[in-house]
Amino acid sequence: MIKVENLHKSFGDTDVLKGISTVFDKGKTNLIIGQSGSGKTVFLKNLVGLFEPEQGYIYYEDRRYQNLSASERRNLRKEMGMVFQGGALFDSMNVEENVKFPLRMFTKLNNAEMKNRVQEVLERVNLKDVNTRFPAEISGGMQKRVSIARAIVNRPKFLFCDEPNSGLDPRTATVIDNLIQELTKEYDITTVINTHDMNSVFEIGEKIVYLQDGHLAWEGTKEEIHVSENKDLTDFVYSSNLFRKVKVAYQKGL
Ligand SMILES: Nc1ncnc2c1ncn2[C@@H]1O[C@H](COP(=O)(O)OP(=O)(O)OP(=O)(O)O)[C@@H](O)[C@H]1O
Repeated sequence: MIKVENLHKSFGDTDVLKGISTVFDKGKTNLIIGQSGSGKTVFLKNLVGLFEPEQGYIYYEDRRYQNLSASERRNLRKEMGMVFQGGALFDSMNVEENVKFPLRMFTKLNNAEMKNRVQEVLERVNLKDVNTRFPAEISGGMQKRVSIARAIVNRPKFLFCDEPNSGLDPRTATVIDNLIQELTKEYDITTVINTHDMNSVFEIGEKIVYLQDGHLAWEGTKEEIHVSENKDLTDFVYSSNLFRKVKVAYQKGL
């Protein structure tokens, strides 16, 4: 569980996050949505500890980040996995080396143990026989799977994904969404995903946080969006014809 209390973040005179409070539950896929510039990336960067807020608190289970010492923050960092936009794999390392990287950084496992762990997660994300291939030699969807394998190899308690679907065709995007949701349940992870993809919202949005100009303007489940009367949210979510039809179908009980 991650609890956020009255989070403020500014850059110079510009207030970007203006007092966000919410809770992201364990074992759930929590999505952050909102227009470009609403503060999603800045919010996610606060959650992973890349930015320090001016005001407010973030709790990871019972630990208040702002109270932690440098070594406690390092330990917390070991409990986090990240899937970056575009995958962010190391081009000069093959698939196995990419996935092994966090184990080398954060654990004292021996080589055989690391190899076993890497094999286990590669199989879990359905990647077979690609261990010695380099990122440039595999498809975008496979790169995303490698990135997910790397994010979970350390058995994280918290998983953060920045636009995990960007650049993927709709079918592959759905497979990746479902994979992230399955892993979230299987390992009981608190997962927070930053997304522009309305398919993801209706596919895996167990909790959706809608940001508007640095405020949390709405939160709820994918089902609750269909009956929400928040006009900004519904204008945003139903900006495409397809999703307007989805809403009508939902309201008719189809
Ligand atoms: N390091 C920074 N220094 C100054 N301003 C920043 C910095 N990072 C973000 N901002 C500003 O914060 C605001 C919110 O940016 P953010 O990247 O969080 O938006 P976003 O909702 O993720 O947008 P997008 O959907 O386009 O990625 C923007 O006005 C941006 O210019």
